[in-house]
Amino acid sequence: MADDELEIALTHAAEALRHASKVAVLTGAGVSAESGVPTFRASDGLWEGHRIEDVATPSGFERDPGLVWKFYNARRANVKTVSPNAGHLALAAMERHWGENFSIATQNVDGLHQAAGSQRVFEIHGSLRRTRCTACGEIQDRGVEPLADMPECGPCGGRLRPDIVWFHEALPDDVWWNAQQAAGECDVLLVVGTSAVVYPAASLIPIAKRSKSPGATVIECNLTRTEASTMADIGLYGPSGVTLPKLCE
Ligand SMILES: CC(C)NC(=O)[C@H](Cc1c[nH]c2ccccc12)NC(=O)[C@H](CCCC/N=C(/NCCC(=O)O)S[C@H]1O[C@H](COP(=O)(O)OP(=O)(O)OC[C@H]2O[C@@H](n3cnc4c(N)ncnc43)[C@H](O)[C@@H]2O)[C@@H](O)[C@H]1O)NC(=O)OCc1ccccc1
Ligand SMILES: [Zn+2]
Repeated sequence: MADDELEIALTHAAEALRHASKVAVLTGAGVSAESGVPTFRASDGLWEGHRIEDVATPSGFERDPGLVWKFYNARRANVKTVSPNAGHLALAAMERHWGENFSIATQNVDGLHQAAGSQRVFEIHGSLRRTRCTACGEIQDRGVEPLADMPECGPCGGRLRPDIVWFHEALPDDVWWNAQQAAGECDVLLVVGTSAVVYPAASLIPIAKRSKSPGATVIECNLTRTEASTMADIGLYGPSGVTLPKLCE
């Protein structure tokens, strides 16, 4: 996006935010790209030659739990080496400004929003940091310390899985309910670093547009146009680590 175009779009975005009493955010892998976390698109949907669908589905885990744990242990090892970027920090600063009336629904499982200081974060696809026992259901926060190839549950010895929402699995009810509520009540929805192709996460955008009248102002922050662009009122096209801090100036 040409600089002058971006300046004009930033002015409109700042104006919309100045009049907003409630702000909601939807983030995807792109907000963590500048921290060194690979996006799904960049990997062409592949991980070490495996279709993401194969290593991020219940059937994939049934078929080959070792492979799935190799996939998630590799991502845990990556997240151990990264830190929040200026985009995460800008969103945390915005939360300090709007307080309770600001929240982030993230599709990311890297925990970088919380590491940047954001409090109201709805992890709608779970977290790399937690495990869940397939037998007793025990959920534990394990940080990003390396785990065994096939970790087992301490209390019951059952097989552990990442506490992550895989394809064909429902999102956690309470977290998803909060995310929909925030999108339905916001005056501005920031859509940051997502290709907006995965559902029901992407449905937060039409929810924000249609829940109130007038609907929320949707601001898309991305390197490129996406499936969400037709619903966006303002497009800030550039790295979110550059555009988001400009919204805080
Ligand atoms: C692929 C898609 C078509 N399929 C789905 O959506 C499916 C099926 C489906 C359901 N409803 C539908 C409706 C229509 C079509 C399909 C469906 N959805 C499901 O299966 C969902 C579950 C979906 C969740 C799956 N889990 C993930 N993640 C956790 C795992 C893990 O992470 O390992 S999804 C995963 O992929 C998605 C990747 O998208 P993005 O994050 O946007 O990343 P991507 O790489 O694609 O794009 C990055 C963007 O950033 C931009 N960018 C890059 N760098 C920067 C930069 N520097 N700055 C700014 N932007 C940047 C790029 O330009 C790009 O636009 C994220 O959601 C991510 O979480 N579950 C379910 O429907 O269950 C049913 C059900 C219901 C009730 C009861 C029982 C069952
Ligand atoms: Zn257990």
